[in-house]
Amino acid sequence: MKTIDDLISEGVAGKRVFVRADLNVPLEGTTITDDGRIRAVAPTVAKLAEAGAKVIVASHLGRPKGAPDPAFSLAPAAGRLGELLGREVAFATDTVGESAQAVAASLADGQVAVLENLRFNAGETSKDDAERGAFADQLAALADLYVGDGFGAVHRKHASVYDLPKRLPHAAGDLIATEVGVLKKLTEDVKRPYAVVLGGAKVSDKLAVIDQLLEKADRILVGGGMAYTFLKAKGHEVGISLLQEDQVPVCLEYLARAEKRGVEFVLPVDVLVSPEFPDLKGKTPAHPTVVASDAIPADQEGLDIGPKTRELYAAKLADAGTVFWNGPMGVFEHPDFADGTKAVAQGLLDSPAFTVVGGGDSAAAVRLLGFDENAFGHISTGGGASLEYLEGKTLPGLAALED
Ligand SMILES: Nc1ncnc2c1ncn2[C@@H]1O[C@H](COP(=O)(O)OP(=O)(O)O)[C@@H](O)[C@H]1O
Ligand SMILES: O=C(OP(=O)(O)O)[C@H](O)COP(=O)(O)O
Repeated sequence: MKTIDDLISEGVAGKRVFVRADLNVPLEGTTITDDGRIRAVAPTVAKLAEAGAKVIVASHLGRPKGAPDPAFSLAPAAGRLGELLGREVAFATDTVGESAQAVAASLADGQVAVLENLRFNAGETSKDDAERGAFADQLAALADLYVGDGFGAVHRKHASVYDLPKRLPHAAGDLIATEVGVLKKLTEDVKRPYAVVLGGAKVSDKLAVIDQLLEKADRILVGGGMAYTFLKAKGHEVGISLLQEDQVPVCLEYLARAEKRGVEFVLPVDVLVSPEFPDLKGKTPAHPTVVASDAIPADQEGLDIGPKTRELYAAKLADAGTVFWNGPMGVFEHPDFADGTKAVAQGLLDSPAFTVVGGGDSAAAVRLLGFDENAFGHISTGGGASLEYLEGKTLPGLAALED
């Protein structure tokens, strides 16, 4: 893979460089609650700007439905990037329209602009090659060179990640280079027992990853929204908890395969439940109840792992050689459901294992819950991306940079 240093030595001054970043940060309204992903890519942007490039930064945020939606605007992220760089950052109020074209045309050497959310355009995530390609053509018209540095999105076959680098001379940014360097080590030289902790809310994406992890890990601990499809597969009632009903047979097959292969597959023994999803804005107390994981009432939602599970998971991490963790154990954004995530973070710190935490929300959780991010082996900006990398899959966004 070509690096940005290669690109800079070939000359970027006066050139418009499109940087595909992952600025998908957690927001409360327009307030960024954790700016880790912006901090992670800022050095790449600064390096290019200092070399005289006209830098056009683009990203997705959340999962809008292919049309503009102010709740998913990148304007707050653009503002924060400007603060971190200590320079003015222009903002285009669209992605490939009049505003983007005007901003791209008016940039002076060394200036930086951020485009509006790529996913406001249906072409970005389309499964249709022609529709994605047409959007990539419009993006390509804005720039001369492409730098891929949105590690959190390299597992997506999206226009800005996969199709655009095929249309412009390209290189990998410093964040992608660092992330791949650490994760590569984890695939080549893994100290055992190798424990993987999975949680979070992107259940269908992450269930698929278990297929390969069953061949690689010694222990798989499941919490967060993921756990309930497994509990259902074991024949338990899960009330109104997050459930991927169509994946129940897949979970059953995973449980059977884990047993056959001698992989320890650990599920919550107790959970915190509440009759409704908590108020994440006002943080009104939710007064959760602890119930055994085989006794979730029909009208309740599982929102965190319970105290016995916290102890169990900490014990399973205590003698691990390597731990990869993606996905919070509960709705950590509310203090009543943060203890499971805290216990796993503490379990990682207390373990002698090499620890990697991956994922936008997992990394944010570690910082927001007051842990020192430097105490972990590596905090990755990508959850799904690192999981798929560890699976040994070809990631579209990396393959496109290698071409
Ligand atoms: N039991 C649960 N029910 C619903 N949502 C959950 C549950 N446990 C965790 N979550 C939510 O999962 C989200 C993070 O999931 P995900 O995006 O998959 O993680 P990451 O960004 O680290 O890859 C958090 O916002 C958290 O509130
Ligand atoms: O947050 C992200 O992934 P992650 O939750 O797996 O870390 C990335 O920004 C990718 O977002 P997506 O899962 O909506 O494609």
